[in-house]
Amino acid sequence: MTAVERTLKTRFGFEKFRSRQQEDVVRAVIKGERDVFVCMPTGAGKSLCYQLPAVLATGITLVISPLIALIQDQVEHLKTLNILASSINSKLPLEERRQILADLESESPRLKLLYITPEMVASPSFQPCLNSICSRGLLALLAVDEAHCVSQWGHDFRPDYLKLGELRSRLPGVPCVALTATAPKRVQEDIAHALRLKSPLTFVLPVFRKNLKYDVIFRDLLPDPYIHLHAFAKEALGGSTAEKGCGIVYCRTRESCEDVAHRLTKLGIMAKPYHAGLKAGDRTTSQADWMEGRVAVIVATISFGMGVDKADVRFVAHWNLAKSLASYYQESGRAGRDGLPSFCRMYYSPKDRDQLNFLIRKEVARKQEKRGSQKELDKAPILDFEAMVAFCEKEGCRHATISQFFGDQKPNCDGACDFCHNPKVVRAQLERASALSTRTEPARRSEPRGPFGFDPELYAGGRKGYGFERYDEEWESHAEDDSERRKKEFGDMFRKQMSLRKVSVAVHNADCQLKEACSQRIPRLSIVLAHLLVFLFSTDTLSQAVEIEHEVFRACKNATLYRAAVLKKVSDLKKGSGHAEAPPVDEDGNACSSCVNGGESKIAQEEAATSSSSCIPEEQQGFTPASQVYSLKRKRVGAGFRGSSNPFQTAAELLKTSQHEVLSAGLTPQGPARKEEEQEEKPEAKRTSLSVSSGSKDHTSLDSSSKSWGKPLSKKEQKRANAAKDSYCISRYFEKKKMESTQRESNTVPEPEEGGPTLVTAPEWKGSTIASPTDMKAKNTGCSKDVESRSQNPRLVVNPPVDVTMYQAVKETARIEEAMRESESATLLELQSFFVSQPSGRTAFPCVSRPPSNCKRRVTFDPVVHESKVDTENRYTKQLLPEAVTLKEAANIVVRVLDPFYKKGKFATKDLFKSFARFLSHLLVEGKAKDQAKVKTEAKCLIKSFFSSVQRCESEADWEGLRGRDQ
Ligand SMILES: Nc1ncnc2c1ncn2[C@@H]1O[C@H](COP(=O)(O)OP(=O)(O)OP(=O)(O)O)[C@@H](O)[C@H]1O
Ligand SMILES: [Zn+2]
Repeated sequence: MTAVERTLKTRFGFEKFRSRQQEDVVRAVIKGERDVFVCMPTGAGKSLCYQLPAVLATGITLVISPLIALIQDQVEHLKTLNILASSINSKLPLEERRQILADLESESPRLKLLYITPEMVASPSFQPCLNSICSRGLLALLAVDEAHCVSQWGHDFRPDYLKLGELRSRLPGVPCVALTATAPKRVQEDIAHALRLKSPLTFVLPVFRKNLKYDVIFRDLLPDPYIHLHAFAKEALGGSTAEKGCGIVYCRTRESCEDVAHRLTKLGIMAKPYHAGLKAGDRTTSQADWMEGRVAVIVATISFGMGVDKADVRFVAHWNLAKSLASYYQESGRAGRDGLPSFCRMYYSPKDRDQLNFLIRKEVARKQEKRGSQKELDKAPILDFEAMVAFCEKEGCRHATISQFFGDQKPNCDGACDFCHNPKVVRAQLERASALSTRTEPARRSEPRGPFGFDPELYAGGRKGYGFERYDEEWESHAEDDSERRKKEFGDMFRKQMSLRKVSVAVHNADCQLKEACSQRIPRLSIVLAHLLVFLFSTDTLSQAVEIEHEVFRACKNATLYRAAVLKKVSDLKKGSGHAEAPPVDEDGNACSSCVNGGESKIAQEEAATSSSSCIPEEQQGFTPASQVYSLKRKRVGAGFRGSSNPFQTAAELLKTSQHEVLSAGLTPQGPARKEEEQEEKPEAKRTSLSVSSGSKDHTSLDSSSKSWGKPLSKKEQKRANAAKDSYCISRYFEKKKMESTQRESNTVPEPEEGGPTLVTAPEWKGSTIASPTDMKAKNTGCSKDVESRSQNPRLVVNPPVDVTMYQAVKETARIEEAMRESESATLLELQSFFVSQPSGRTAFPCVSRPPSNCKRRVTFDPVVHESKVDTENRYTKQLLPEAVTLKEAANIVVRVLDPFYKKGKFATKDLFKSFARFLSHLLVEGKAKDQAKVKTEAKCLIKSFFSSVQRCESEADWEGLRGRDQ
């Protein structure tokens, strides 16, 4: 018995080599005369090809592997075999790291295999260790696992793999073995080139695995897909009587993992979910239960399976489409590693296809943007995905499709796929699916050839490309945590935009009559309400109005309270007097500048944000108006974008939608002409309009009109409509007050004719709501005179009666404030778009409506309002007072925010993580009382800034710098 055979048996426990090729590779590597390239199918036993030589070699074998999870599994496995293997990675506890480095520094290290990621190889911290090993001639072999990651044509391209070329040039005498399961010619060439393999010995085995039975089921054709899956799993596992082996179901999202696992269990097959959203403990339990046979089926995202080496996986079902054929080959290849018959099923749905198609193209575009537009577009992921689609939608042998994709000869399937088993069944299914897609997607019919839009021409070049990262945790995070990234992007962008809009003293207009107009204590947006308040008073009482406003301003600590108090103030005025006053308007119906002027400086800040007002300091120009800011809220792919490739909606577009909804209710922004048009076009709209003018409630009319357009609104649309409606209602509340006052004061006001044509004032959505500072100034003089003259000539503008209570208005304010606190929520932008900007990008607050230019009003002042006191203790503000967080609550928040960092290995030990969390919690509750939202924001901010300077937290000293920080 040779040393190789002995080692195979005694150290690895195998009686013989799995195949002739495996033995050949092992011997070639041991010889070490030439570099070796290995391309063998999944489960062929590639690991042994470098592990066995490593055990026999004098010195250390450095193994490059793409993922820490994969490395950990390998190291664990080798440890159980009593083979000294370790890894240096960011997740390694500090003590263990020290021990490994000490061993490597010793004269004759005991370590046989050292696993590292390509990133670690290139990291400066690893260089001294690497240099030390190399200079002492201790490096026996370099093994590059998953070598296709080096190729841009590989489906798992990892740029850091390219750094291995440089590593190789530093190791001239050290042989290299590169291994992969998926490398057609082009990828093979890339590997040889990038890893500087010198005339390597090449071992390439066909990808065909005859024990795997492939089939594709169109999910949408099934009456109950879960029952179908259950029946499949049951059969694959050997039926109810003799259950054997286990299975994997791959899903694309965490939710579907949970859902499918639950359904299967309910139907009688124990199944557990496994995904990144589970607590580490739950995930480990799921995996252990499955590995040890306590649970038959694991329902997982693609992160599961890396390094999972279970021989008796009897089936792998894909509940959702894989992102590439190469990925699919590898994922499905986890079945039947023991060589026994096993099943690989794809539950295909064109919906999945469209979603994935969208995501992949977005990802390609993102990467392309990073790389620079001059570089050739990386089509590989798209082509690889299209190959996956072709696999599902094309008639033909599934094994042949896979083999051809990898550049192999057509294999002898011999009935190991649904098509070869019974082509008629496959054809019939395609026809039914085609008919279904024709019925449900008429818009698609014209473009695609073949069923479901599959164009066979597209896949001619499919063999070149491989798509996306298979193992990459990044992919997992793209697929599952994309929303997180988007949230972050949105948060950054939002903060940037908001800070650009912050007003410096330079913006302050000397004409502003509001006291402390430049104060930043209450965010700029709130000032709109001050404007409203002032707006309600006539010029005669401006000074009192300013006083009242200032009192409110001083009494309120934050925007929420301020808004509520202002609204309450108006409410009190209403109660006290029964009337509020309409603002004076000039000849053109513009609000009198004297009145508006009170808010001018603060309002100018609004203007600065949304118009090219001359008083905007240069450094404040160049921000994006909210109307043009893209809503980064992730849209449901394919939903609402028919015929449009742009997945984003600007706030302006968003507003347009809402506007449309308002329009659909007959509340025409453009006034009567437009309204009549609408009425002619839509009888329903006419009804609605009449009902509005005859006094029906706004809510009802809006809702009913939405429905009357035939298409029921989606939840989201409904939400937007409500937001628009609410804003609109507040506006109309004030309009109503003004009108009532006008009616009361002047008996010349005619009643609107019942059911007859009614002149309706509606918020001016597109026009300027607030005059530019220059305009205002120009109109400032002679305002009272205008008022006087207008009162002689009151041309009535009738507002439809509105039933909106102040309480609703305050509630709405609170709701908006709540949304604002959740600044990461994209909903905020939508709300923001209502409150900051209009489609035209002009300053606006939809509540502040301005009558059309042809209207004139009589303005009066009710003295009762003087007697109203500012009541900061009112019931609304009381309700809105934030409660200070307790230490325990703060700790909960901190742990939630910090946990992802811990999971990413940003703490050397769990204890460090805990004490940092403790430290932060104390820090955050110190000083003045804060509510939960504030604590969360501060926690995020602190943690972010901490990790921007600390790569990995190694000791308590790392956060010493945070101690004196002012919170
Ligand atoms: N000579 C052998 N005899 C029996 N079993 C073997 C032999 N060599 C390897 N195996 C087993 O085959 C299984 C697959 O091996 P390995 O994980 O190395 O496959 P692989 O080719 O790396 O697959 P993948 O590409 O999917 O990672 C393992 O369970 C391993 O223990
Ligand atoms: Zn076949």
